[in-house]
Amino acid sequence: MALEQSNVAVLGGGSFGTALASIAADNGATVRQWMRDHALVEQINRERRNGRYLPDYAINERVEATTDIRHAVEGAAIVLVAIPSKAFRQVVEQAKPWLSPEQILVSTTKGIEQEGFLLMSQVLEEITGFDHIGVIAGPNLASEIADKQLTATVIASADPGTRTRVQKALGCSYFRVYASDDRHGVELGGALKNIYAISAGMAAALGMGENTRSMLMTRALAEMGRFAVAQGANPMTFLGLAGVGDLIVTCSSKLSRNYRVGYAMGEGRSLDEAVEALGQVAEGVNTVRLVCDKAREMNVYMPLAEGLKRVLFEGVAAKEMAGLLMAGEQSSDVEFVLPREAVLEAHRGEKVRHD
Ligand SMILES: NC(=O)c1ccc[n+]([C@@H]2O[C@H](COP(=O)([O-])OP(=O)(O)OC[C@H]3O[C@@H](n4cnc5c(N)ncnc54)[C@H](O)[C@@H]3O)[C@@H](O)[C@H]2O)c1
Ligand SMILES: O=P(O)(O)OC[C@H](O)CO
Repeated sequence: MALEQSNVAVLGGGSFGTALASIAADNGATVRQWMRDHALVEQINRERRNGRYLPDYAINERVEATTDIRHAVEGAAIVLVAIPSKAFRQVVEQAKPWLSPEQILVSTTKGIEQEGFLLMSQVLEEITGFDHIGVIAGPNLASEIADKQLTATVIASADPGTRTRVQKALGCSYFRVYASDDRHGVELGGALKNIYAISAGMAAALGMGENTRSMLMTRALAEMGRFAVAQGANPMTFLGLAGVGDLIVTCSSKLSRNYRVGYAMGEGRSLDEAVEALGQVAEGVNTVRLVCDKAREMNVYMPLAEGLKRVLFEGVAAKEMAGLLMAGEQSSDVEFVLPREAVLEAHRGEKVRHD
């Protein structure tokens, strides 16, 4: 089937899928948004409102909600996938019979698949084998986008055509779209920052100050860069919107679900209680486990992620963990300026001289 260049498909009826559908429609596209919930489809088409995920925002008339995945994706020039990582593969498999290699497939999901430690664009690639694959990530809280608050994102793809077409389809007066060819780095930025947003929420609930939050974010950036290098990504990507930009917003805003999970735990709730109260996806809870395992396997030092994992899953109190982290190794500020190993080596030399 020939592609209709002004058609965009969105897979996912959650808050981000809904926000993206409205951006594309505001930009002139005809948008079909697929979701599995019949009642929600009816509500969106009748009331122009997603009462479950974004109740306070009007949805553009050019968005048609549907439970028919074929109707949604067939012939669309761009397919945006906004499904939590745990169900991402299953939904893309479901859509696959009606996808075609000329289409642009874009992951908007900031998570990691356990099996094989795959990022979502890698899942898209693995399932379809197509060439026009990209990912978007940046400081993109769905409700602020739906409110048309000004922000920006990054479209990352090795394919220049994918980058420019997505810039055109989504870039508008309230949403800027910058380009990158470091798909892995951009996608890792989006996934990793969720870990530190949980920690930042916890720190805030425990009454820790702004210096603490700044230290946490900056050291988080150091860890993210270290991990990215070990994974073959470009650490410079973390200076951009998908790195520092997204880290700042998720570590600062109660609109972030990851931050809210951390905040609830800092107030004394258990992880299960915090996740249940949220009622939406907080990808960082799963990501921290996967990243810690991978970091250990690759011998990458990630004390903040490891500390959070112990708080979430091993019953260590957040305050106690903060104390342990403050007593940990003091090495290099920016490892691309002074390598961490050089600082540790100097400390070892000092110790030998004193012994
Ligand atoms: N919400 C944001 O502010 C935001 C911003 C940027 C990126 N993201 C990313 O977008 C992804 C999607 O998040 P969201 O915010 O829209 O989530 P959400 O929790 O608001 O909604 C998730 C949607 O996926 C659907 N879903 C879940 N399992 C499904 C399955 N098996 N089959 C079909 N549909 C299924 C749910 O029904 C719901 O419509 C997340 O991974 C997140 O990292 C979210
Ligand atoms: O609500 P969160 O924590 O999933 O964060 C949403 C976006 O990733 C912010 O850019």
